[in-house]
Amino acid sequence: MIKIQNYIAGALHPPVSEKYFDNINPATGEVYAQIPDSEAQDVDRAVTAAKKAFVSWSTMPVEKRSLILNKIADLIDRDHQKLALAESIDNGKPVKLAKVVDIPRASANMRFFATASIHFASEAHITDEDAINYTTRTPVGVAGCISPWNLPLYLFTWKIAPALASGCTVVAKPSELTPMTAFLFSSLCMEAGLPAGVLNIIHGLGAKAGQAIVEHPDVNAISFTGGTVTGKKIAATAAPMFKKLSLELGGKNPNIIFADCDFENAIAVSLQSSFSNQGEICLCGSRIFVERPLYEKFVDEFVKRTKMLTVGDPLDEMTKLGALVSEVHMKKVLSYVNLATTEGGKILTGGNQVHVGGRCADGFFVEPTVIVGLKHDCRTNQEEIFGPVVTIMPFDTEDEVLQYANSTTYGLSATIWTENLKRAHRISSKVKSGIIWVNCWLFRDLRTPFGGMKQSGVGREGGWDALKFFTDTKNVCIKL
Ligand SMILES: NC(=O)c1ccc[n+]([C@@H]2O[C@H](COP(=O)([O-])OP(=O)(O)OC[C@H]3O[C@@H](n4cnc5c(N)ncnc54)[C@H](O)[C@@H]3O)[C@@H](O)[C@H]2O)c1
Ligand SMILES: O=C/C=C/C=C(\O)C(=O)O
Repeated sequence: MIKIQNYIAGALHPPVSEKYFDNINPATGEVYAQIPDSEAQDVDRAVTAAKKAFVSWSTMPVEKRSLILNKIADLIDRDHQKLALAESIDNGKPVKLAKVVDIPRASANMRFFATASIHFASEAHITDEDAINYTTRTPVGVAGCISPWNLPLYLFTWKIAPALASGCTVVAKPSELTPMTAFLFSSLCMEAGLPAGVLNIIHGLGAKAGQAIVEHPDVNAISFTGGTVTGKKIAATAAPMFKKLSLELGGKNPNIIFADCDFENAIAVSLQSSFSNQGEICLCGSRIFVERPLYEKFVDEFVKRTKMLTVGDPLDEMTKLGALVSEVHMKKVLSYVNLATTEGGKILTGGNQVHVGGRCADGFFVEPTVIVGLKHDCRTNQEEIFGPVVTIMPFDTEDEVLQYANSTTYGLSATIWTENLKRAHRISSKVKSGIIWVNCWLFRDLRTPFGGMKQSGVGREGGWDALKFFTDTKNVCIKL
């Protein structure tokens, strides 16, 4: 059985405690790997290595750093099939999705920031004839990067790429539910010639290994993606230590459909934004609001097409929805379906565990589920479910749907479907979300600021925002 190892100071190491815990394949329920149960001592070793490596990495010419990061991207591309398979087995997602989305995006992240850092320039401000101000940005030092299980290598690289490109050294922790591709990634870093200690990967539990990264006094910035409850805990630890903090948290995103939309496009993409990756994407549009004249037609067609989605073995290329990430998560999702019925919801399709059979007989599969008849303010419509469950509600006016859309504590993303450009602009300006998609969903340009308002997070990732986060700003004013 594979024993995952920590990557510290350029080499693979067992955890100090020599203790491991099980890694389960969610499609089969079988234990298939062992994960280091790392603790503060492992983290301390990683931070020591990162501190030591910082001097030479941060002063290495940016072009040279860029070459190494591009080399890592090349190696991800070379191992594309192997990484996609590993991601699918670890997470339960369809291997096809991992091939088309997760792994290509991981190499794109490395390449994007390898290139962006070359163009990341200082600003200068000429104050009439009296002074010149120039602003420098230097790497913050050791950065802690903590990522979740839903898009494992995609979100892991989305953090470490800008950190490394900025000249920081890194101690990173992938989710303990999906550590495999980060483990494989450590070997690619060694092969690419990433100097020892520049990136260190610690595996283990969030409350132990993750918490130790956040608490370590020599980790100067924390970039975290995960749940809002965990984000609060991390902020409570890091804020009094005055660490830089970037928090990408949960969402309960509205998908607003006006009667004048391009119906075919709205239906097809809404199906994706509801059920891609089993609904386990923070940007999924889990609350669908449809303007009354279109409501019945939309619901009928949406349910018809939902019923056609195949839930099955993630390794089968025809599968549209694979397994949920764990048994605990599957039970949480099903408990929300139960809650929805007690809140007066009517399940139009789905609502149950799927027994796939064969090698997946003990896997954690859930039917794509569509619920109607709920009020916008019930718990089902306020709390993040993070699974293949959507609700559909009618609305009559713009003001009404804005009130519904903005009624949750979250503010990550929103989708708006209309052919009326003025309305798209008007609604976009009033929805309290950090990311708005008009007539599309998850259409990404890596230069754009990415992140949430309200309890969906603090700070923005992507483009210059990420490079600014991992650097300290200094202004120099020269009086002429
Ligand atoms: N906004 C975004 O970009 C975004 C992207 C993906 C996922 N998410 C959110 O992530 C959640 C699902 O992911 P999850 O269940 O892995 O989240 P989680 O908060 O349970 O875990 C995320 C990571 O934090 C670690 N962790 C847990 N407790 C910790 C602690 N006390 N200190 C330090 N690290 C700790 C975990 O080990 C894991 O690596 C959902 O709420 C989803 O919306 C948000
Ligand atoms: O589940 C959350 C998805 C996050 C996606 C991104 O961070 C991105 O596309 O850059």
